[in-house]
Amino acid sequence: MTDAPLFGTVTLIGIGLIGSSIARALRQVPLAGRVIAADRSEAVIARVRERGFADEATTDMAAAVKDADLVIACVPVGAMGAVAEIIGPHLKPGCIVSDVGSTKGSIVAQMAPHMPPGVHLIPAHPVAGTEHSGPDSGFPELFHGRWCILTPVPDTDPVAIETLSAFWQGLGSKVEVMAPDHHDLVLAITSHVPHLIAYNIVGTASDLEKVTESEVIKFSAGGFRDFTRIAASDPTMWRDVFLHNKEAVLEVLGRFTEDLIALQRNIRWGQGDQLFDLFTRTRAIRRSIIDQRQDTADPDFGRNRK
Ligand SMILES: NC(=O)c1ccc[n+]([C@@H]2O[C@H](COP(=O)([O-])OP(=O)(O)OC[C@H]3O[C@@H](n4cnc5c(N)ncnc54)[C@H](O)[C@@H]3O)[C@@H](O)[C@H]2O)c1
Ligand SMILES: O=C(O)C(=O)C[C@]1(C(=O)O)C=C[C@@H](O)C=C1
Repeated sequence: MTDAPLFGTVTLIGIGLIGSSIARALRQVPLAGRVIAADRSEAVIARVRERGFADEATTDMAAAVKDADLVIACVPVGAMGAVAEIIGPHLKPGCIVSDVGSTKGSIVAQMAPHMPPGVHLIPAHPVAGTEHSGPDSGFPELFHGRWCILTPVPDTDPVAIETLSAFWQGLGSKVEVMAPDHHDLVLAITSHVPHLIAYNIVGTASDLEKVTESEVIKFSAGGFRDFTRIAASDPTMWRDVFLHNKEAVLEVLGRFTEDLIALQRNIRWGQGDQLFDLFTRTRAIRRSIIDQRQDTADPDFGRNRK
């Protein structure tokens, strides 16, 4: 006799990088009895059918959620409210509704008003991704060894939180629970502002290109290439992230700008000791991250992230 899967029906809404990675993973681990894929794009749904990622695929989001025990919205952050409004009236009592958005405070604000009584809304963020998007870019190991942060609001049923944690652990993630605002501040420094810096430096280089007769891109070295990978990330997704995590991003950018000006002064006045001290500190941070990931035997270290 085999154990029953954790959920009967799982509905994924938005089958791009993250949605298709979850769908692919659900083909390998017995967490869902049935997987339904929904997306507003006919082309995406046609692709899901072709590749066989799900048991059913549809553009009808209301129909897709009516039997669901778990619904995960995998759409851009700015589309979460519209999705919640469509699916809200069709959710069955006891259903867990979650998401994978890169911001969390805004998800609660957008989705909670549309949740009927008896439905458990538990926002989540798998901290795993690439610069690619769309249903062909996903892969089932994306979440292996990566954190998934759950940000339940106060009074959420602890059993529902446990069940969603078990789901993400089943996909290979490590799970942590934190408040939505805290998540947004932490991710502003570790993910959102770094992306903004990458977009900015690549934009500056492309403007400079006009005065250097194409030499900037031609002679671009490793460091700049790493920035171009990040700056190739999806424009819709990242526009939404910055519009929906405005406060925390502006807070971190303020600190970043002050520190950058201090570095500018160090260079102007030849303060090599200050530069050397900072670079020594940052090298130690990089080494401790690598040591930590080797300690936890992260199987994907160095594969998805350079
Ligand atoms: N890309 C990453 O590295 C990454 C990592 C972690 C979390 N996230 C978050 O995951 C979410 C999805 O990102 P992705 O990279 O998978 O995006 P993606 O662009 O690859 O896929 C998004 C899918 O959502 C669909 N969609 C858009 N608006 C919709 C709507 N209103 N209704 C139904 N479907 C809609 C699109 O057709 C598309 O298929 C975002 O909220 C993002 O912040 C992304
Ligand atoms: O590896 C990358 O390309 C990513 O940018 C992934 C990354 C990140 O910043 O770590 C980007 C946004 C997500 O919300 C989570 C993960």
